[in-house]
Amino acid sequence: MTDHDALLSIDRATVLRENRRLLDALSLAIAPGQHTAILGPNGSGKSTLVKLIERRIYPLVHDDGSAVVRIFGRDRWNVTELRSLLGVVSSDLRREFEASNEQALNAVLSGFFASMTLGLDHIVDDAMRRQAMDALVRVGAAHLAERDVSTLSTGEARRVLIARALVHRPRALLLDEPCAGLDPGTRRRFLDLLSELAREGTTLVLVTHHVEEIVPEIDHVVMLRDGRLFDQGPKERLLADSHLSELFGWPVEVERGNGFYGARLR
Ligand SMILES: Nc1ncnc2c1ncn2[C@@H]1O[C@H](COP(=O)(O)OP(=O)(O)OP(=O)(O)O)[C@@H](O)[C@H]1O
Repeated sequence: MTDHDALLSIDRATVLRENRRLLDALSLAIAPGQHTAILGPNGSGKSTLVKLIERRIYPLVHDDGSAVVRIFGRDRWNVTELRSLLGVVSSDLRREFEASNEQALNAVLSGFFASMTLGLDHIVDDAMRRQAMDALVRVGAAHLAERDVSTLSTGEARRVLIARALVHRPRALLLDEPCAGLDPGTRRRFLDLLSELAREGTTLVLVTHHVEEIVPEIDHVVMLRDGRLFDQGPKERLLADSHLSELFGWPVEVERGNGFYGARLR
């Protein structure tokens, strides 16, 4: 795979804040269709990586002017076009969304305009409305269309937020800790939804610190620690006791069952 074929390729990304390296020469590549989990302990740089991809923050430039972040082979994008290829649900977005007073259907429609609410200058046509309803149906949230987002439970709001990311029918989804705040049953239903999306052809890139959230369809794991690439490869090799213990700095025992993994502290 070359940088030009990759869904996402990052070449030696360094992000500095207050003289600290939040990301330190981080390189990684994910192929289209390669469902991937990005795993790392608290503070390892996962959200920084998502912000870098979303262009909320910028890396140091390379002396030779070469691109640091490429998405589907390109480093320059118009935002609408990019969102039709890569739907992003970041932690910043999750927080903004859960505080919004917008009606759920409008919140999904706002995804067309990269805003959180529908404004007077946002022209919505019938095709967009159909796509937004389709996205709500897709995540099992059609019955919530008329509700205010602020009145939804965390699990319901999370489904509507995924519908918002899906409204452009993206080829890939980048999800940063999508299960945060969900109870075990809601989390499992949500993970089943991610599995279905993966099987239907949406490439999943799931950022998490919980191995329990790595759905069976995800085979590839990227491990981050201290803003650097710790390792990457097939999950059978990476999700092993010694490897995970070293990554998290604590002895853990890995369990497997029904295609899922679990990590128990020793
Ligand atoms: N604006 C900033 N200024 C200084 N340090 C920052 C800034 N943003 C993040 N950091 C630091 O960068 C490191 C990586 O943060 P990041 O949020 O990317 O980690 P994470 O892997 O997503 O962690 P978590 O799992 O806890 O969400 C942390 O030590 C954090 O304190």
